[in-house]
Amino acid sequence: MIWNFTKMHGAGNDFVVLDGVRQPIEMTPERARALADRHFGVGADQLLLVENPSHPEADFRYRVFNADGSEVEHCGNGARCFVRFVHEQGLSRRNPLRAEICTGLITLNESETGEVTVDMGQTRFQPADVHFMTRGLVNAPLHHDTLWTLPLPDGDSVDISLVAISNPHAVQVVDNVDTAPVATVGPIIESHPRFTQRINAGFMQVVDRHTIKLRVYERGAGETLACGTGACAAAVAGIRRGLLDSPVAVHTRGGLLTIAWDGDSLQMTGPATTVFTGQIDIDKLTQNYLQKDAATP
Ligand SMILES: N[C@H](CCC[C@H](N)C(=O)O)C(=O)O
Repeated sequence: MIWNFTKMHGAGNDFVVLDGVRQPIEMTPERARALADRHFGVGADQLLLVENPSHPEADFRYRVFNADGSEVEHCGNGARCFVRFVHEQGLSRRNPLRAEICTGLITLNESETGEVTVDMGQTRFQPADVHFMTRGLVNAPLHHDTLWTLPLPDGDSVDISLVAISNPHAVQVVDNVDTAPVATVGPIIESHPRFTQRINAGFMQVVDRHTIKLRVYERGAGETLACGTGACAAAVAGIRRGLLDSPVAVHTRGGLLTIAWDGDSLQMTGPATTVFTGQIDIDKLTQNYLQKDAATP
């Protein structure tokens, strides 16, 4: 079966975007992994699938799949690309647009400058909201924040803020993002046994009360050049810890995201870029990809 696709990125976090409204798209973990593979497929951090909604007030349903094939709750950079895709493809001219995600509706607005602002929906802070097992843990002594001391396998530990932007985030403050142990501690946190659905691991450097630098080791994708929900989680965690004031400029390796949070409404603003369009025989691609595994000794 031939699928039309569009390659896009939001601040360097890259996506394969599929129109499931005008073409029959049945996504599976194997197909997602094959499309996302940077050698055997198109290559992407995530796949975005646009479908007709089931929610009566939504314009479209918006589904997100990580490069490892897992379907997840939300993708901030992807949401900006989603609204650009819908407008560019002529699926709708409505602006702002309402998208249905697993936890409800989000509103997306594309400005004349091409930047997109997304109302990111609900933000929660309890361990259950990020599927975190707390039995036997000692909460860190920081007030008005769900800051937990997470023991690491090497006997060390790290203080993390837990934030759910529909998807789960564990955010820590570091002195310098460029020397932070993202490649080593990131995967340990991502797949830590106390996070029963894994988690996105954020490393935030506070520059001033309105500016941070951020790197994120993403669940199901590894370190990305930017993470939209991660930028939201870091800004919100910093504001709740009394380190930051809204709005927060979040400098990622792929570009600048701006986060505004008043304790209720959470708004993210940033770029969305279309790189190229293409067609792919999804069955042939997936078969070749799976044979790759068989060929690997
Ligand atoms: N890896 C994330 C999904 C993509 C989020 C990120 N790309 C963003 O822009 O928010 C998760 O498993 O929850």
